[in-house]
Amino acid sequence: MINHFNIAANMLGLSGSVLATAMFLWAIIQQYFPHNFINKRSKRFLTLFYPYIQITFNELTSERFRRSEAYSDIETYLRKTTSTQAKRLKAEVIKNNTQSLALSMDDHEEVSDEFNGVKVYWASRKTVHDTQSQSYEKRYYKLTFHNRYRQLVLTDYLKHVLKQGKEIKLKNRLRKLYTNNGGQWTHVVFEHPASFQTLAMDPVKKQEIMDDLTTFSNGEEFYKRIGRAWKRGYLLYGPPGTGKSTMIAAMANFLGYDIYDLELTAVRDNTELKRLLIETSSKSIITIEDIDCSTDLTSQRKESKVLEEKESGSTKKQNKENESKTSKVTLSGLLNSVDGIWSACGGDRLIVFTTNHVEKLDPALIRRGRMDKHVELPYCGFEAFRVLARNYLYLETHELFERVRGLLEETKMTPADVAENLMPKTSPPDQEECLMSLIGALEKVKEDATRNKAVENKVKNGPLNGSI
Ligand SMILES: Nc1ncnc2c1ncn2[C@@H]1O[C@H](COP(=O)(O)OP(=O)(O)OP(=O)(O)O)[C@@H](O)[C@H]1O
Ligand SMILES: [Mg+2]
Repeated sequence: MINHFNIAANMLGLSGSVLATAMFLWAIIQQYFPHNFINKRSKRFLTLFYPYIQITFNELTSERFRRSEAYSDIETYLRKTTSTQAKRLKAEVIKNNTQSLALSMDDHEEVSDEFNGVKVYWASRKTVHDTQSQSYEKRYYKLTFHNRYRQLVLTDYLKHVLKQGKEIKLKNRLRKLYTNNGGQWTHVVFEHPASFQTLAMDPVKKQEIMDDLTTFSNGEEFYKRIGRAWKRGYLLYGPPGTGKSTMIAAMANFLGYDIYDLELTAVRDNTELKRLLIETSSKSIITIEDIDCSTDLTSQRKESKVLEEKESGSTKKQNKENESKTSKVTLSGLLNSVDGIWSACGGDRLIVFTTNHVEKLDPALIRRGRMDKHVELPYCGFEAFRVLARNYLYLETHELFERVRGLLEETKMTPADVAENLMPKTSPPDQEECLMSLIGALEKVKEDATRNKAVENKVKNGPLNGSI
């Protein structure tokens, strides 16, 4: 419990009893001297004997029904201190992605905090108010600090508390995955387990992306200073099954952002697109997947369609292209809308496009400034394989690794296929069996590729040979 009387006595270098005597004398002076004389000096006297300032933060706003945001920011900020200092705590389960327990100060508890070497005190208080019709409780936090630090506390410290509280709340909140449906956003809870740690790709490239994301998310001041909107565009490209969608989920988990998965084929026209984008909230990733088949955005659209049929036979992507015929979104509409969120919305937003055919996208769509960072997700290389081996088989190294390395260099297999072949069939995993299964699959891919090449050459040379 903070004893202000003792604090004041200590500050003045007096014992409690000396201070008590002084206060008694002051009470006598108050009795016998004229009122205005006392008023003038009482302030000085009080500051001398009790040099503390107090600020109250009520739980409810003046409308009495709404919870004050500052109160809840302070509550969140104080959780860490509370859990180590307070003797009586209140616990509640917060439904965030980890379902953790949130601890806060119980009524009439007190804790201290330190900022730039200055000590301040926080107390949680409750009063009960009775009116004719009802009785209600009023809760508030009381901040106490020395008058000497008034400037520091009122500006820097309080700013720090509210900012930190907000940031912690954002990190812990239940995150959402939004999809557009009939011109509206609908959401479900976003619970994808992907992380950068489990993402199979070259570690140097991975670290570079993580650093870029961290710089971006901490860059509010920087973006303000250089006069740019706090936004960043990512283009992820590579063959199907190389981890583009997985990387978006990992980015959202890494930054603690929501995801807006924008299905362009379900957007009626450019106006609807613009509205949907403007409705997105800050701290979010807006994704447009398979941008090359989403809508009529490429001049070589027809060629792309034929190629798609030939290469992957992916019916999902085919359907997407067919559906896009009903959408009237145009390339210029998309460019305008992307530029619109760049300028019309405050707060940080990432926009991520994914494609299997980067060469077919209009350069205007992916130019730097719209898509600032282009990331290629290639077929599985040895470093990506090592991440998968670690995740799936708890293996750092193995004598079969060299064989795998050689085969990966000669073949094209996606991380999705490598992962599938490494999937343990027993528990605990038989590491050698899994590696042999992968080697078998890689050898088969290599054989198929050689055979296909031979057939291709035959077809290419066939008519010529025949004519000779
Ligand atoms: N780089 C990777 N690291 C870890 N897992 C991966 C990786 N790439 C693919 N996978 C696994 O393969 C599955 C498919 O990956 P994902 O959906 O991310 O591919 P994609 O590149 O988005 O494919 P598409 O172009 O068809 O959309 C995922 O469930 C994931 O588990
Ligand atoms: Mg994908």
